[in-house]
Parts: sequence; structure tokens; C-alpha cells
Amino acid sequence: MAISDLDFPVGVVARSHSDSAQLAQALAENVAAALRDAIDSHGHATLVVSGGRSPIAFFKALSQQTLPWAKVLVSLADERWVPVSHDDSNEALVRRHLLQGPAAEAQLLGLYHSAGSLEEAAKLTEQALADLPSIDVLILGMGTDGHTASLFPNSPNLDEAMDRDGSRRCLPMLAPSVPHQRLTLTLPVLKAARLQILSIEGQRKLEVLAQAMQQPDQRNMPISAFIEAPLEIYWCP
Ligand SMILES: O=C(O)[C@H](O)[C@@H](O)[C@H](O)[C@H](O)COP(=O)(O)O
Repeated sequence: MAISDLDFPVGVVARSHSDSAQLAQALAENVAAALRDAIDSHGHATLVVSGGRSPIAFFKALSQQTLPWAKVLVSLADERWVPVSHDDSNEALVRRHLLQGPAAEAQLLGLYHSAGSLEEAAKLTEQALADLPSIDVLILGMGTDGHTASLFPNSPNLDEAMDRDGSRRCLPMLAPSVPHQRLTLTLPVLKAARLQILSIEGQRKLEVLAQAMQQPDQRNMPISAFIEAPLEIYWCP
């Protein structure tokens, strides 16, 4: 199967790349151009990225792009509720692979807060996200269960997190894999991004995407809520 075999809704643009390295470089160049446009347009740019393993090559390629990085605010679509010193921290991943070289000048708004409970941490993050401008560029990944960010099927709070009219910007979620406790931006915040990009690799994830497009209830596979205009999908075999 190739991504060109899928019948996406109008306004969803699918871009196929030969391999991970070529996808990462093309994505980095296109995101850099979008960040420059945002800065030209309103003096600053807000980039929200996802964690996991797939984005590392993209982060490294983007960090080397030339742009006024001091005018860029980087934040996260989700976070594992672990200290930023922890190996599983998405903030640590972004600091290690993206905020390097020219991109070291960017600002970072992390989601992690220490607190007595995940719910209390989410409330602190909610307050901190009052400083998050509207998102210019959003980079999403996808798990093979159809989750994106930390919008996990069957997680408590998923209904509220996927409520397009919801008022919360951040909610506590539970993942099926360790670390289970997560913080996620909610659907209305993510869907308000000007440029929404889903970056996935491999046949298995292409099959998951095809399956997600058939879901009568978007909560079964939350990525399905994003497979609509405006979305750009980057894929390689
Ligand atoms: O915190 C996370 O893990 C991510 O935000 C998550 O949503 C990720 O995008 C998917 O799980 C895909 O992860 P991989 O790229 O590692 O497959």
C-alpha cells in the first residue's frame, strides 16, 4: 500500500517520501518556511511538536534551518508526567534534538509541572498555557492504536479532551504504555493550528490511518478527528 492509495477528504494533502531521512529534510524545510512566514506576518511563530521516536531526525534537520529562532516559541502537543530529567520526557527530547545549533535561541514552553497528583499538574499546565499564542505549526505523530498527542482511546477524560467546544487547553490522560500518566493539549487547541501536519512512517501506520478513516466514532481512534482540512500528511515506506 502507498499513501496515494488512500482516499482522503478534500483539503488533506498527502506527501510521500522515499525514506526517513528524505522525509525529515523535506519536513524541516517546509516547517522552517512556515515559521518564517509566521514571523513575517505577526512578528513571532509558535511551533507545537509531538514526542516519540519518529520526530528525532526531523528535529535535528529543523534545528539547522536558518530563521530568526529567537522569535520562535516551541511547545509540546503532549508530555509524559515525568521530570524533564527523565529519559521519557518529551521536553528533554526537544531540548536534546531540536533546541540545538541555530534553534538553541528558540523559547520553550514545556508542559511538565511537579504536583501532588496528575490532575493538579494539569491544572498548573492549564494556567501556564494561558501564555501559549495561537499555534502556527503543529506536528503530530500517531500510534498504532490511533492515538495522537496523548489522546488515547479509552483514556479517562478523552470525551472532554476531544470536545470541539471544550474550554480546557490541557487535560490529564492515561496511556496504555509506560509512562502511563500523560498531559495532553486538547482537540480544540490542536485543531486551531494554522498549519497541521501529521508525520508517520511505514506500512503499519498507513494501515492504521486507513482504519482510522473508517471509524464511525472518532474517539475509537482519535487521529481520525484530524483527517480533514486543513491537514498535510508526510509519509515514507
Ligand atoms: O508522547 C508521545 O509519545 C507522542 O506525543 C505520541 O503521540 C507519539 O507521536 C506517538 O506515540 C508516535 O510515537 P512514535 O513516533 O515513537 O511512533
